Amino acid sequence: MTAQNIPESLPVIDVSALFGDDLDARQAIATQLRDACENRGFFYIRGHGIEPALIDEVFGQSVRFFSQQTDDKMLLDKAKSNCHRGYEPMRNQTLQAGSPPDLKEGYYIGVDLPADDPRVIAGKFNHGPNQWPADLPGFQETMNRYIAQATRLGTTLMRALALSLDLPERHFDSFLEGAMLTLRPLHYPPQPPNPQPGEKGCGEHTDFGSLTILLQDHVGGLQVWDAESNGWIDAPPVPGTFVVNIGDLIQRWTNGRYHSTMHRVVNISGRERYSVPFFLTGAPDYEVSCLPTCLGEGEAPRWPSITVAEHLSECYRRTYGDGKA
Ligand SMILES: O=C(O)CCC(=O)C(=O)O
Ligand SMILES: [Fe+2]
Repeated sequence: MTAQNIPESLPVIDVSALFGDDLDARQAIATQLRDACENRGFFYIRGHGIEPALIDEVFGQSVRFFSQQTDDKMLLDKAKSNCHRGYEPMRNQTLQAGSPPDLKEGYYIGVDLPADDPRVIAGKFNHGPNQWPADLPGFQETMNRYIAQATRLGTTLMRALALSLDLPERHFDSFLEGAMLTLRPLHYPPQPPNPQPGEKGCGEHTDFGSLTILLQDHVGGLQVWDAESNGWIDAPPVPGTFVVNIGDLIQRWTNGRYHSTMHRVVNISGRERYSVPFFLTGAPDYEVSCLPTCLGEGEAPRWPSITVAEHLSECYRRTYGDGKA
């Protein structure tokens, strides 16, 4: 795919200057981000600083992971984790209520905390150890290196978003301190020729956290809701870029000014599809309330305050039906 295939409403923003010393240049990018967030809440970024070789490694390891026998993957079954880590089998999640379960399998990685960490002992929501595969050399190291780089990128983007909202650049730093985050390699088999009605790789949904930084392979299938045309637009893969989208927490902070837009995956390519979303969820006890800079005169907050943990546990309950994690 070339840049020409990207719908105009999904801009490609070069974010390289966000890593530099020039505040004016950072502010100029923040302005582009503001436009994108007020529009569809979905955009592509280039100049993100994550090495292509590392991205190739992440995909390589991800393909190796999902190519294992089901029995081996089930040794890491997410159902055995009390902090939402490990392997989720095909059709485990239903992102779109009322539709068949998603035609995908996934693997959840979060901040790896040992059993004797005080937060784990205290039973803090979503805190605990990962379930790493035993027989995939390099898997853990690659994923951890990628998480470190994605976290740095996410932090940089959150600072730019603060600027875009006329807030001090480090306004969201306390939200990021001790943040929950998730790297979630996904595998979508080709959709069968006779799918059940409504069956998709990933049902229509909005993302739960603050920002999502999505790595997708060359296959395509991601679609974004376009309220203007009242239909779905393709967000095709573009080499060297990530798709970034706004999640529910930023929508709540901004009273809906920045959009957490519905999206889905439909893999009708006839091929296997792999993607690796990175979700920047936030510090569990952080209270997300409407930002004063986003409340116009006479306006009321559209959503009540909520902690990150309360919001995320409700999202898990809704889409996994277990209420456990
Ligand atoms: O696989 C993709 O391209 C998107 C996945 C997604 O939307 C999600 O996991 O929230
Ligand atoms: Fe999503």
